[in-house]
Order: sequence, then structure tokens, then C-alpha cells
Amino acid sequence: MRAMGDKMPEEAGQAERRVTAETGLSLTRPVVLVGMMGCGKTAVGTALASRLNVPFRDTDEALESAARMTIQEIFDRDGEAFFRARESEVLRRLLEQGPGILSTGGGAFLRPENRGVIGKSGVSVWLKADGELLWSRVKHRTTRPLLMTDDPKATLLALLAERTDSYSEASLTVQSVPGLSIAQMVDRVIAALQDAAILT
Ligand SMILES: Nc1ncnc2c1ncn2[C@@H]1O[C@H](COP(=O)(O)OP(=O)(O)OP(=O)(O)O)[C@@H](O)[C@H]1O
Ligand SMILES: O=C(O)C1=C[C@@H](O)[C@@H](O)[C@H](O)C1
Ligand SMILES: [Mg+2]
Repeated sequence: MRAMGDKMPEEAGQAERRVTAETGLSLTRPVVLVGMMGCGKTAVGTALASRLNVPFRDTDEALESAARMTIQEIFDRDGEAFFRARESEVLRRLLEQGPGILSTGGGAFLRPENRGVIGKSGVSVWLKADGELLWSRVKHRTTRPLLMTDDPKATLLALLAERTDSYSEASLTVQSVPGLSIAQMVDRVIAALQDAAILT
């Protein structure tokens, strides 16, 4: 098995500055999407990377592929503390791979250590959504171990309340509201990145 801290051979030594093909825009740092479960980090991140024609990376997906286990299986077998340690390693490795879109797991931005490494080489974007919207998106899924409780909606709302201060430390915030499609969220993130001169 590839160690979780290893670089993917094809991505090692990637160019520092990536000129995006279709839009003509340049991205100079990894754009790191953060926020609660269901805020759209994976869905919006995938569409954003595709629109900009830059690499897409996702800490949850990278962890699952390195471990050849689902996140639920990692939590069940090794516990959350083990998962968080691996998540920090994977985050560092993916940040080293250069400009692109990096979606994180919902808990990744809570650790000061992770916020530090993200701030050094990337720019964080919080996809902000209220509890009802988040719940509408996660309630049908059973893939999120932290929501395997007797009252998953209450758990989600409690996590949102306790995490909001950490997420608000992100460099940029993009609000998600009901009715905005994934493509419209991509428009909003691009506009925020352009305003901040991250995408030029
Ligand atoms: N703007 C949107 N409009 C409609 N559906 C959306 C939107 N954003 C996300 N979704 C849907 O909500 C669900 C959850 O989104 P997604 O998996 O991207 O969340 P996430 O932030 O990556 O969560 P996690 O932290 O658990 O990885 C998916 O089914 C996704 O397609
Ligand atoms: O919000 C969280 O803590 C999590 C979100 C998911 O992305 C996964 O990283 C995992 O289910 C934990
Ligand atoms: Mg995700």
C-alpha cells in the first residue's frame, strides 16, 4: 500500500503556476474548500476544478484510496483520533502538489495545525450554509460516521454551532443558499477568488 504521506509519482514536481486552459485565468496556490458536511466541498470543488481545468483533490477520497477502506471503516476500526492524524498527513501531502482545488473533510479545518499549513501554501474558502440546508443534503446518506447517532439532525446542528468559529477563520467565505445550483456556487467561488486576486 502507498504510504499516506507519499506523493503520487505523476504529480510530484508539478509546475508552481498553472495557467488554466479554457478560461485563460491563472491559479497560483491551492484553493482549499472548508466547511461542514454537506456544504458542497466535494461537489462544488469537483465542478470548480473542471471549470478551471485544474487538478481536483479531496482529503477524504485520498484517505479512502490510500487506506483502501471507507471513512466509516477507518472510524470503526481505528477511531476518530487515528483518522484525524491521517487526515493531517494527507492534507500536507495534497497541499504540496501545487495549485488546484483541494476539498477537505468537514473536520479538517478545526485543527490549528491544519489551518496553519493551509494558510502557508493555500487559500481557504468556507462554503457557508445554514443547518437546515446542510441537513437536507446529508440526511439520506449513511456515509458520515459522526452522524450515526440517535438524533443525527441534532448532532449536525451541534457540530455546526461548535465549529462555526473555526470555519470563520477561512480567508474567504462563500454563502450557499437553497436554490443555488452547484454551477452557481462555482460562479460565486470564482468571483470571490478573482476579487481576492487568487485567480487572475
Ligand atoms: N449547491 C448545491 N446544489 C445542490 N446540491 C448540492 C449543492 N452542493 C452540494 N450538493 C449536494 O449535497 C450533497 C453533499 O455535498 P458534498 O458531498 O459535496 O458535501 P461535502 O462538503 O463534501 O461533505 P463532506 O464534508 O461530508 O465530505 C451531495 O449530494 C451534493 O451533490
Ligand atoms: O465533519 C467531519 O468531521 C467529517 C466530514 C467528512 O468529510 C469526513 O471527513 C468524516 O466523515 C468526518
Ligand atoms: Mg466531501
